[in-house]
Amino acid sequence: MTERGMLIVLSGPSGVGKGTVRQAMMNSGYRDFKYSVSMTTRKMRPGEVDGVDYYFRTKDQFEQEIANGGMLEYAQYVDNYYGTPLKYVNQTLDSGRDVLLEIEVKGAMQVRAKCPDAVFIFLTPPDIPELKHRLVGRGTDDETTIMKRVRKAADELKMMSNYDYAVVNDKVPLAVERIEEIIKSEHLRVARVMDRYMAMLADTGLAD
Ligand SMILES: Nc1ncnc2c1ncn2[C@@H]1O[C@H](COP(=O)(O)OP(=O)(O)OP(=O)(O)O)[C@@H](O)[C@H]1O
Ligand SMILES: Nc1nc2c(ncn2[C@@H]2O[C@H](COP(=O)(O)O)[C@@H](O)[C@H]2O)c(=O)[nH]1
Repeated sequence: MTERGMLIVLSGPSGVGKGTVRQAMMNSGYRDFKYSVSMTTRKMRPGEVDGVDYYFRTKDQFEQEIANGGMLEYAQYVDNYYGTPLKYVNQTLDSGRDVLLEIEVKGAMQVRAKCPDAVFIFLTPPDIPELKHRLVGRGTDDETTIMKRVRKAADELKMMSNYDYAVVNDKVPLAVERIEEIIKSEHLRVARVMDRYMAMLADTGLAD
């Protein structure tokens, strides 16, 4: 039987660098996970590709997906819906591969309730001015949207204690190293629990 993959939730305020760190992990040779492409109702930014960056959908289509039970989690974030399609996550975990979600905090807490075995990592900026600097530097949002995102970040940072790990994204390669260590050590922990469980079954004569 294939061992189920691990669900990894990477969360943190908009602009902290989740996408940048995930891309660096994929480029660093640590490709041992599949990225779950989210669904959103927000407008496509220049350079974004439907099905790669997001599944871009209308509000009606998104709400239909919710009604069909097709979302693992979803949230409204600064005037738009964002959510994780359930089918891809389940199929990929069942195939034995780890899956990484890159989502905001309300959605992460829904995953926490549904999938307590997932690993929850909060990526935090060195400070709020640096977060704003990154959002401005990214050049994807107007001033009003940036301010909405920064204000939201102040609340999101308070949720950090609900996560298993907090990682500061000061320098991308350091953040990548820290996250890879977390994932590796979580795999070792699960393997140790499984070993103990199998030994216990063997003792009772129930293992085949
Ligand atoms: N450690 C870092 N130091 C300096 N700049 C960074 C760092 N990490 C990311 N950035 C920059 O910050 C900006 C925001 O990064 P990114 O888009 O990856 O954030 P995000 O958390 O994925 O945002 P969102 O949640 O809105 O998708 C980008 O311009 C990126 O190049
Ligand atoms: N709850 C979810 N949040 C998500 C998902 N995909 C992305 N996000 C978060 O939304 C904000 C804004 O993203 P942006 O692309 O407009 O900058 C950011 O915090 C993302 O992490 C999702 O599937 N579910």
